[in-house]
Amino acid sequence: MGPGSGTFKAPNQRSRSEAPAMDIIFGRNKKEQREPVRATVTGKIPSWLQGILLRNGPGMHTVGETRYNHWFDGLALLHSFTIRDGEVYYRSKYLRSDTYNSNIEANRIVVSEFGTMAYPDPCKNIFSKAFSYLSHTIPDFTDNCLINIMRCGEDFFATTETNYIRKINPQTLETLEKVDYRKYVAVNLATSHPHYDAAGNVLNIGTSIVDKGKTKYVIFKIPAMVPGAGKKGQRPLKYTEVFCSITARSLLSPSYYHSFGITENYIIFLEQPFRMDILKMATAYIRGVSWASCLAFHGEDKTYIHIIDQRTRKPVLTKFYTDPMVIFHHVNAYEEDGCLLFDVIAYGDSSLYQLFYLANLNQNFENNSRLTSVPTLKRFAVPLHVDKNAEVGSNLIKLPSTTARALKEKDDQVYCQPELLLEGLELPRINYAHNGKRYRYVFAAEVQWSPIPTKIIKYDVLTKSSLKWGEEHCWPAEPLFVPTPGARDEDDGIILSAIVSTDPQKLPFLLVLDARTFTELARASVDVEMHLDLHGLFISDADWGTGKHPSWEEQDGASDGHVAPQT
Ligand SMILES: CC1=C(/C=C/C(C)=C/C=C/C(C)=C/C=O)C(C)(C)CCC1
Ligand SMILES: [Fe+2]
Repeated sequence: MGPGSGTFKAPNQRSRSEAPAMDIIFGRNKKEQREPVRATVTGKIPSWLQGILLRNGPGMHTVGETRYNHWFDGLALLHSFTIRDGEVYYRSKYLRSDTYNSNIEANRIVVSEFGTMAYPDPCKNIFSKAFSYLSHTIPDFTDNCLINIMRCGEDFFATTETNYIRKINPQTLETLEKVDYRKYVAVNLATSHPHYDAAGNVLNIGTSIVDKGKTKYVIFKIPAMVPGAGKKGQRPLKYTEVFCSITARSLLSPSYYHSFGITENYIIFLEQPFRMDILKMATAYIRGVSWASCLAFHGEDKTYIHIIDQRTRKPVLTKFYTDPMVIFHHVNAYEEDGCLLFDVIAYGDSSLYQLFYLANLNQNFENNSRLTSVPTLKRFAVPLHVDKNAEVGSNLIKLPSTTARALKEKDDQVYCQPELLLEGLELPRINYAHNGKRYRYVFAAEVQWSPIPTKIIKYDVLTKSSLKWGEEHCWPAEPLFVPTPGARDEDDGIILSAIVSTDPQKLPFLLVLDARTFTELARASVDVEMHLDLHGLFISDADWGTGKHPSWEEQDGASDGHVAPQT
């Protein structure tokens, strides 16, 4: 492999007790737990909580002698906690993506990821490299779907941000077919954070790069139900429709984005000055640099706020903008008295991606991982009807509930100035029944000087107060809210979070909190190597009646008596 290969030699793996905390969390390859193993439950899991918590995240960071550069490159490791009658069963399985299979077969990294450019053929000289380049000008992206899980009708998919998703069996964690979004909608990239409406229809956004001379952001809808559902080959994806598209401001440098916002009648898309350079991407392979190096934050530019009216499927004509910022996660959005309010976790630069380079996470972590801009919960307010006669410089937001402002400028432009709600939080979740509607609570991971969460937090956007859960040497994952059946209050439910421990005396566990009080109801400890995951979902048995859909045929059972009940 040439020097420009972008992969390093893997160091020898140390044992758990000797390894520094950050190496346990980030550096080490995690072992699969293919057979379901019963957890030791302390406390009491509410009897109504029955279903599968299914989550995704990077688990393998080295293959043979080669190692990935960035934590977001790691091979996808799915894990699940099956909760039945107060018991918890854990299992984990690497996603058998084409990427995983090719890497394992070659015993080295052969597929490029976000922060690592890899070469399928060991390039010996400049001629073979140039030849190899010519056949890779339009790169085929990875199907290492490590970020999230998406539900489409009765199907579940592991997702990343490329054009590929992988169908999975949510019960066995088995990897099923590879789906190329491009077969159904012209997108080269798509988010791993789709939205769902009350009927379960999926709404997502992707980028179509230089297609017929245009680069567009494409909002598309995948129906939950399709005609003749259940018949072989009748998949919802076949019925994907383009909902609306927005032409990118720049043909060759579209914005990078990780999620979007939605209200009952509108969609919010932020075209941020964190952009991908398509020409750099087209030459990345021969230059031996990663995709990540083709992304740059342009602090001198604006962030454009696009509002799409779902009824007309057209963008609102007023040009709303705000200061340059980087957003990964939208929290929620809603309409109030002719205004649209949306809450996001905002950064002042793109340093977050920089911090997740494994080299920064391994040694001298405290110094290397200081965030140069703190993730901040910000509320924006956008006026839905701009009075043409309003004075230039006047604030168009008259809501008593927020200090966010929208200042009228000349040429029909409106400058939006957010209200700062809270600093130091990431991986936000809400009670999804309140998605797009007025809401009060944000459940998130608390991050202070470093991007690695040490606590989970419940933040009340109304009273601006918070409740927290944390324990020494415990690293919580994104907190997921599950409502109590028949709940009336927004916080009537529980919080689930998978906790990784770096205390050799403490096993990793699934934490169950009362969402109202943030007190611990139960924990389910498992003697496994658990990875710090990214995102996922809870599949409640109530959604399925029996808790098992007929198409999720069991392929593997446990042999040691610790068997997850087969419903
Ligand atoms: C492979 C690949 C990509 C992957 C991006 C990833 C994997 C991003 C992960 C982001 C996360 C986890 C953010 C958390 O807040 C790009 C840049 C889209 C485009 C080029 C090919
Ligand atoms: Fe995310």
